[in-house]
Amino acid sequence: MPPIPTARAQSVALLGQVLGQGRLLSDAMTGSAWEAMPAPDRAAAQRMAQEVLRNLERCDRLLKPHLRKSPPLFVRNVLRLGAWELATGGAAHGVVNDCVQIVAGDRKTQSMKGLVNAVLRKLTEEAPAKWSTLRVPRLPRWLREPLTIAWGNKAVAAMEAAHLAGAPLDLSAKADAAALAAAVGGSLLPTGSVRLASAGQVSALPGYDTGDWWVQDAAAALPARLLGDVTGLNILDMCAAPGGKTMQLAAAGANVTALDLSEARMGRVRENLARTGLEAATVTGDALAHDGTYDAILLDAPCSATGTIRRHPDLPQAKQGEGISELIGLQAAMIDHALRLLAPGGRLVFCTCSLIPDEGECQVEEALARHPGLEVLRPEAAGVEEAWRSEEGGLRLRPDFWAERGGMDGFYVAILRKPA
Ligand SMILES: C[S@@+](CC[C@H](N)C(=O)[O-])C[C@H]1O[C@@H](n2cnc3c(N)ncnc32)[C@H](O)[C@@H]1O
Repeated sequence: MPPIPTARAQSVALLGQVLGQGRLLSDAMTGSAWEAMPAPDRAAAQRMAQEVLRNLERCDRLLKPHLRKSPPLFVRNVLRLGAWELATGGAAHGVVNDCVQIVAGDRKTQSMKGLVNAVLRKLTEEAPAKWSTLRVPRLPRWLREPLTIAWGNKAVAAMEAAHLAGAPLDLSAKADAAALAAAVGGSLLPTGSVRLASAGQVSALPGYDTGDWWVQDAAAALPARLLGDVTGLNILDMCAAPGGKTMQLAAAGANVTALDLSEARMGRVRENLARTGLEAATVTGDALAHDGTYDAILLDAPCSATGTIRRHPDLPQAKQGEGISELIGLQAAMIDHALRLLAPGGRLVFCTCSLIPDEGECQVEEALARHPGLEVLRPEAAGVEEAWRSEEGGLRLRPDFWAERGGMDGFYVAILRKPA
């Protein structure tokens, strides 16, 4: 039997971990078997798994008429991969053969290779035309319901369209964003980030080796910008890894302390600082146990990350919302501790890459109720649109905003001032 095609087989293994074990792709793409694969195969396996997950509902709709009963998850995932590839221009012969081989390569599923062959051959004919008629995939119920309550049906449908469209590549410049846009052939966004429609290999872009920029979604770049001129200020980046906001603040002239609980992730902050030639003190530890006094604190708190589904279509499929109430409690405790560490009159920028108001708007409302004298400052920065302002004084950013430009990650951000 010819060897199993590595990238396709690996993408099926990744799908199994996400859909069977509830693991995120970032956790599944680890270990010796994964590391041993050639880099192009890893990239192909990741891309295939991501696109199947992004289009899971559409793959299942293509397959449904051809399956009398649901096969085991492994076989279903092979079929989903085949369906996606056939629908989006994959070479039929290669796709069908490889999928059949993957199923034949496992003793438990060998007997189903005929089924896989027959179903995928039927899809070869019909999948490309049918694909474009299928509706935009919906978010799973655990997330769709709370988002519909918060933002309404129309907004959720627009977010789902943004999730399906995926995300462009955004860069933050260390110095001159207009010059960076010209150098990489990107466009300069109104908020100062540089956007590339198609990325290719990120490390091959001009200015990577010289550390002229780092990858950071345009929405994720806004919180640090809201602090305005930070020259000479002592700023704590309270949940810093992998360091996007630390680098922004350091590049803008602040004395930054970058704090994170994870030593492994703190290693990424150090690598990023070394590549960009920027400086910050790095501390590994629990934000809730950290001591000191700061002029300003940026708290990019751990959250459900539901604002990043364009880039991480595995998230709503792997998770069922477990752990979010603990995160909400942690966010509130972090806000309270950050306020203790601020000098009188100091500013706290609180943000989360979440679409859930409990991790954004509600946190600010509750912090105001807990801390008499605490004020919300009006967020001002280039490119901020009036439509983004939320009732309690923060900014609500959503993946369906800037649709004509390619969208943005979902984020919430607010600036709080401690009484003087
Ligand atoms: C949203 S990420 C931060 C992203 C980062 N600010 C950036 O822009 O690159 C949240 C971070 O919080 C860290 N974290 C979680 N619990 C923490 C704690 N108790 N103390 C400090 N950091 C924590 C995680 O390790 C993770 O790196």
